[in-house]
Amino acid sequence: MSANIVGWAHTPFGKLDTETVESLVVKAATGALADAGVSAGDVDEIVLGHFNAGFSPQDFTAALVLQAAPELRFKPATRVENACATGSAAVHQGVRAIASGAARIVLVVGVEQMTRTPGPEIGRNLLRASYLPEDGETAGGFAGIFGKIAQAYFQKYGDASDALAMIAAKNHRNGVANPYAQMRKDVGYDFCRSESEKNPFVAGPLKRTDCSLVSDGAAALVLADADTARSARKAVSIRGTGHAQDFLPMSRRDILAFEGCTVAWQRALAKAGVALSDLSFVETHDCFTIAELIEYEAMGLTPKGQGARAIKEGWTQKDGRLPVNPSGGLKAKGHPIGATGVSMHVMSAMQLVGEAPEGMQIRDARLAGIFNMGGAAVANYVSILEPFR
Ligand SMILES: CC(=O)SCCNC(=O)CCNC(=O)[C@H](O)C(C)(C)COP(=O)(O)OP(=O)(O)OC[C@H]1O[C@@H](n2cnc3c(N)ncnc32)[C@H](O)[C@@H]1OP(=O)(O)O
Repeated sequence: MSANIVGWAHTPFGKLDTETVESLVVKAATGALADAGVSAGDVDEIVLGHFNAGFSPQDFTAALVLQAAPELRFKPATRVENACATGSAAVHQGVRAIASGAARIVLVVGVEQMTRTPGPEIGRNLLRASYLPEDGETAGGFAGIFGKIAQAYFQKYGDASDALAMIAAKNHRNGVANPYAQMRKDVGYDFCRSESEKNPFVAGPLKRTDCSLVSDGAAALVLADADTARSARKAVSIRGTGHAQDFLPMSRRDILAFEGCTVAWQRALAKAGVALSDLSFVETHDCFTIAELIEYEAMGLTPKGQGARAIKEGWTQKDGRLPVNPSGGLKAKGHPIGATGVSMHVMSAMQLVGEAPEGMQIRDARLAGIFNMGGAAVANYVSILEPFR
């Protein structure tokens, strides 16, 4: 039984001072149900993606979704967490509930509120998604971890600073057309390539423009079985999914290979019965520009060590042969941890029904690939989406 996205909602991402986790969850849930034309009473199950890890004093947040409508009372509701892939973990749990026949309609919400947390604490909270005996003292939070990965990559394959700056510039440029994005400024390649007061080094060779943003925001979607999707105003099928969880300690694996990412892509593409070259675009986890570069290799776009070709030869630009992160990605759209994976599914679904904002829409988008990652390639989730037929 296939699962289909029949409605969605997305708050703006950014520093949302007047919002709370609760208000964000309620806005996204209410919006997605209205968009789907589904009444709250018809929801069979609720899944909330929320990382938290100290960003908000409120844990045990699944029940907050019930604040969206009195009819949601007594519905099964569960919070899931898988680091920065929390949002996709929530989506995939909903997909399984429908595939098993246990649910006909599932409401999936992802949320995070990060910007109320003071600077150094942000890094400490995020590092809870690493292997603490190994990484507990890493300076710069997760940027420190990816700074080391970038350093090791440069040592093995040569300095890729040009390619990283091109990735940053691409994603910032793409974000300009996305009204949900936190940063909508085309900062340009030269700004991303050079160290400056406004673009200092953060960790190893990574500068500020190589990092994703610290964000608040929520996204939600309604999943439904094929019968429900058939009569929906719009519907996008989740044609294949892949989830591969790797060892947490980086010392137990080749950290330049993102092998879990490769396995997740292989599983999802095989389930969908399609090849990478069939995809119209990809939304991938650019938590740091070095991650997007290695993901080009891990997904099979280029051989290992040659990811730079994909950006330098224009393949992943919006008008290239495989546009990557037309939404602006985590880099420009923002990265409110628990919401990110849900947001990636919402952005892709919009593209596939032709509802993406002007300037962001990929022409004739037929098949979308999504890669959402938790930790340094530990939790790896891929989804393949297509318009419902
Ligand atoms: C697997 C995973 O997903 S791990 C990823 C988890 N997420 C992270 O680790 C978040 C990484 N990012 C960060 O920690 C922060 O954005 C940092 C450290 C890079 C920058 O933070 P700060 O140095 O505190 O910047 P601050 O918030 O003071 O902003 C200063 C300026 O830089 C801009 N800015 C802040 N962050 C970024 C960024 N990542 N990219 C581009 N510009 C940025 C701000 O808009 C601001 O601009 P302005 O002066 O024109 O107003």
